[in-house]
Amino acid sequence: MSTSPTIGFIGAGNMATAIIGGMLDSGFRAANIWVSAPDDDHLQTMRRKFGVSVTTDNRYCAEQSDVIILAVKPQIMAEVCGDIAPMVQNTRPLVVSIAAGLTADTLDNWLGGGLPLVRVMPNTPSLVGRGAAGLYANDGVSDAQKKTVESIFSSIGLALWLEDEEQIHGVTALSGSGPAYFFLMLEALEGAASEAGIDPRTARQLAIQTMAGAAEMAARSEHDPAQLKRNVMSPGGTTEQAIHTFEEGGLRPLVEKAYQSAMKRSKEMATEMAQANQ
Ligand SMILES: NC(=O)C1=CN([C@@H]2O[C@H](COP(=O)(O)OP(=O)(O)OC[C@H]3O[C@@H](n4cnc5c(N)ncnc54)[C@H](OP(=O)(O)O)[C@@H]3O)[C@@H](O)[C@H]2O)C=CC1
Ligand SMILES: O=C(O)[C@@H]1CCC=N1
Repeated sequence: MSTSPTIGFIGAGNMATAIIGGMLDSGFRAANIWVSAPDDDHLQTMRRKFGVSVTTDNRYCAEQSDVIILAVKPQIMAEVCGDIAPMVQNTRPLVVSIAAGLTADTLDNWLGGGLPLVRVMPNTPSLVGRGAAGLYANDGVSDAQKKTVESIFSSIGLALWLEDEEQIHGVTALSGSGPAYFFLMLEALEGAASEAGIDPRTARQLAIQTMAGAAEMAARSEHDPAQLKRNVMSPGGTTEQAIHTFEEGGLRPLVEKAYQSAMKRSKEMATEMAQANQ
């Protein structure tokens, strides 16, 4: 593989856009990026926005690429892999899948077998360089290839290797789906503040800044989140009342339940996909 590998994205949706946007901001060259998807209008918008090369032909995209990033929905992955399998068996690129719930073995099988394959579970804040990704490599991936994948995903945020592929389910439920949990919290806080008479734009700005500030503080502090929380809770004050309301309302078990349900769905998807496309 050359020092600047050509990276081909198959799929041009939310996640591909987030990763490409983040990569370009961090210095990757648009000239080294190909994107394929069925809708040419959408691709042309991406070409204009990012300067990347585009095609509606997945095989052509695969043929150009040293690294192929599979960024389509899990439900159509078998069809996409079947289509590019003859090509990749010939060119033998490094394959990276960001799909939820599709094991490395299943993907490798659909691609004809014996390929170096990395599974990554990224998230949409990659778009602003603040992504969080868990990475797992199968046995066919060389150290140099691992470095290549790491360089892509660490350019758009935190990229941590996992020893065991099973852990991807837990990472999916944590950081893969996680941005949506925090967006839900933002929606709820903004709604509550607006109801109380604060201008909705002001409420949104204050809620976002508070979430970003709390996250930054937690990242920099030597204290754990429980201590940071206590530091805000003046005895007999307002925060104590709100935290008490959250605890009494069962927020912790609810978070646990939501986390478990996302993880369960990830495992179900792995089984369903493997069985449906044998
Ligand atoms: N969204 C997220 O937060 C995360 C998603 N993921 C994973 O990323 C993957 C993509 O998700 P996301 O970006 O949200 O999905 P999107 O629906 O936004 O994007 C899917 C893309 O695939 C394209 N596509 C559809 N059919 C084909 C085909 N036959 N060949 C090539 N491209 C095709 C679509 O094109 P068109 O629009 O023209 O139909 C679209 O550009 C999924 O596997 C998901 O599990 C992982 C982590 C986080
Ligand atoms: O909801 C999903 O299935 C994907 C995977 C993680 C985030 N979005």
